[in-house]
Amino acid sequence: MLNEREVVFFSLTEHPLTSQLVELVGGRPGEISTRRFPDGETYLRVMTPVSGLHCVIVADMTYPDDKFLALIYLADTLKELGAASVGLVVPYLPYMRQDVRFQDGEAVTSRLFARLISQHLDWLVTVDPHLHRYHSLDEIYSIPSRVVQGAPALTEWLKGQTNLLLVGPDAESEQWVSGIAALSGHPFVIGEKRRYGDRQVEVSLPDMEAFTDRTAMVIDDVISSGHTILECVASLKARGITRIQCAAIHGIFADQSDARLRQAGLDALVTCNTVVHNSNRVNVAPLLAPPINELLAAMANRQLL
Ligand SMILES: O=P(O)(O)OC[C@H]1O[C@H](OP(=O)(O)OP(=O)(O)O)[C@H](O)[C@@H]1O
Repeated sequence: MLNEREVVFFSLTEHPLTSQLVELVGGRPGEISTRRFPDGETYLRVMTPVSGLHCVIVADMTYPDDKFLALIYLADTLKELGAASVGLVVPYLPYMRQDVRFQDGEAVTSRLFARLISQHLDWLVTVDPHLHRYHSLDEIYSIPSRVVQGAPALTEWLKGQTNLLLVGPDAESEQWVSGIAALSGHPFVIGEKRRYGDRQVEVSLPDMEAFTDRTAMVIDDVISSGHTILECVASLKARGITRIQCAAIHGIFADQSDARLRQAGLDALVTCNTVVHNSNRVNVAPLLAPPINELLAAMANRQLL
């Protein structure tokens, strides 16, 4: 571990993970001052001396287009002010879903976003990025990256529950659902999802007559518009399952979808604290600290070379 005085943590926007990481990794909080000029441009000032120090930016990058320039300004300013390295802890990594040119002429934004981040930061740590057609972040990020898995922590939370049926909405969710099933001993089913648009999906679930006395726990990596989970809830109800809960790694809840999920009859909604929300029950800070330490040590070694 680096000497405490050598690491400074900055929050791009307030995130409770920052103070926890300061404690767990060792270091001190840095201060920035930022605001918008009347014409919408960003003002940013680094208030903490950083010359020769290793900097870590903790950034909630949901709605990334609102924050991206400020992130780049902060990273570049820290380097101009003499920071030895600038890393990024991005608990929810955005722009991972457009991983292919589905139609001619589309921007493959996952790759473009990764290229831009890699040009301005030295390393990256995140939680369960939406790896569908990519197998690893190394395929698109040219900086060292580490991925933390939220599923084992979700499993800990689920362990106290009995008589559950785990439900994955689509083939991609099987990686999380089967892992949680193996650790918790609950049975699971996987559905088939067809996506017709940003807010249009269809989920068909297999027959589950044998499980109607159980509480269904729908598990997914991310809830955005909420339509995937809403479809699951409708499908489960149609199969006679009355107690339905949901656990996800990242809860973005665009379009106030959390309220619609509750109205639809979800009994409980649980997320990791990657995106701040009142459903946060699983703390990922202890999972993030070891890879951050590892990358900070690598940066310190690089300095010595
Ligand atoms: O809340 P929603 O707006 O429904 O979005 C969330 C869903 O979308 C993602 O998969 P996606 O359908 O993008 O499939 P992919 O695995 O093909 O990328 C994700 O895995 C969720 O299942």
